[in-house]
Amino acid sequence: MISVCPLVPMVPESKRAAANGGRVPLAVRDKQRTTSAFTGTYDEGEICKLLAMLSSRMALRRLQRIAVAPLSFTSGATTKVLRDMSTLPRVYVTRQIPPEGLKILQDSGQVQFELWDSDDVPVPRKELLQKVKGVDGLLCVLTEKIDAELLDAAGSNLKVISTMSVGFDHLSLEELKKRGIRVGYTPEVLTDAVAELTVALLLATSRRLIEATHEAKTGGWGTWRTLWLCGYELANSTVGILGLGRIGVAIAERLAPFKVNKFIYADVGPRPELAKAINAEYVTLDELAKQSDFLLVCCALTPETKEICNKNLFSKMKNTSIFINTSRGGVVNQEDLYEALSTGQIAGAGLDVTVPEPLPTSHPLFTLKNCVILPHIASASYSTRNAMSALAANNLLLGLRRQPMIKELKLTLCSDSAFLHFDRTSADARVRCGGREVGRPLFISYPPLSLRSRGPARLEEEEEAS
Ligand SMILES: O=C(O)[C@H](O)CO
Repeated sequence: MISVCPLVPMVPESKRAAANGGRVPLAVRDKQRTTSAFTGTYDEGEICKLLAMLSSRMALRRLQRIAVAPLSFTSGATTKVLRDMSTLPRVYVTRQIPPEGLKILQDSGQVQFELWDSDDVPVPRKELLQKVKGVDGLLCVLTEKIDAELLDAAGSNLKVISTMSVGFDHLSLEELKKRGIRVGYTPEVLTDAVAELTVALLLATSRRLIEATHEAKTGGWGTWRTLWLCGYELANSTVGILGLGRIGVAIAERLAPFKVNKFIYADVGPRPELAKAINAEYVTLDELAKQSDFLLVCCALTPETKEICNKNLFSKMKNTSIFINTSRGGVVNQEDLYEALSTGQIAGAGLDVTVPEPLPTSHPLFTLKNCVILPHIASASYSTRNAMSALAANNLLLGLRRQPMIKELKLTLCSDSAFLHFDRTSADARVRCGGREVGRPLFISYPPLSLRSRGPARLEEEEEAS
């Protein structure tokens, strides 16, 4: 339910509003948990922007589950504004993030922050290690490795890390958990953008659009020819998804109108709730390779999924198949992919992600006509990047207030040292540790292959509970 009208009575004390310069305290609450999920003070324009940001299809779905309610500032946000800046928590922002997030930080009156003021070059590691000394919070992007060295350099004040990404393979989760540092990330807001780009990349690869424009521009376009630049079509095809999560579902929803015959998926276990939405069949990884005309990689990069797409997988694929990766480059063994593409083992590949990034222009994959390479732009739409930046900023502020973040990685360290991480939005499975249910595995946009476990922890499939 979207409750907009209560915004007016939500100016509860004119004095407080006046002290806030006409700004209105606003909280979006998770109805079930009755915890604040989104808090801050906003003026009319910002509320409009906030609502606009939230009006994407995915966000609307989320909003159906949350309510807007007055915020009670137990910690006194208005007084924070008046407080001497130097007493505010210190935050380092590792990139010039899109304006919505920066504005949220600036206007919060809750933090003092320093920014690496460039989007073109990442902050040099040496500078980063210097800048994080003594900070309370860190807002980073996926180019920064957050490991023991960095956490040591930051010191014990550091309590919150917020990454402007859904991927978290740049974070040493074990180190973070050990140190009790909370982690925010940005799933969901990028689902539509990533799904759109994946479809675009798939079509560009399968219908050879890059080759075609090159031929047209460089004089290769002779007479109309019967088999020249022919590719493979989606109609009547089987589309396979490796790692079925929100993004996989969103891609399948977009591909279905192209008259795909069948969707199949492989994962650590069946995900009936998600699969139902797209009528997808659960298969083994081998079957996924064998049956897919289009194989889409949507799983997170974890130790378990590292180079899961290798010689073994490619050798089982049809030589008419198209391989698409918009998750992380590390999921693919690039030498094996090169081999599969150059020998005609598979027909083509579309990659939005590589190892390393940027991929050197001299890399052999760039020599192949049947390989389309994009510079990691799946989530790169203005609205999505702004939404990611806003979510990352809000996660950070909420974390620093010791409140639940809007999107937080739940890190759990079992007493028997099994290490697992969770997200409350996961659906079809539970994780048990030493016979005790300790939560659900982390299913984000690139799910549940992201489950990591050691020792006795294990994944148990169960019916969706709620
Ligand atoms: O992890 C992420 O958020 C994406 O890869 C950025 O597009």
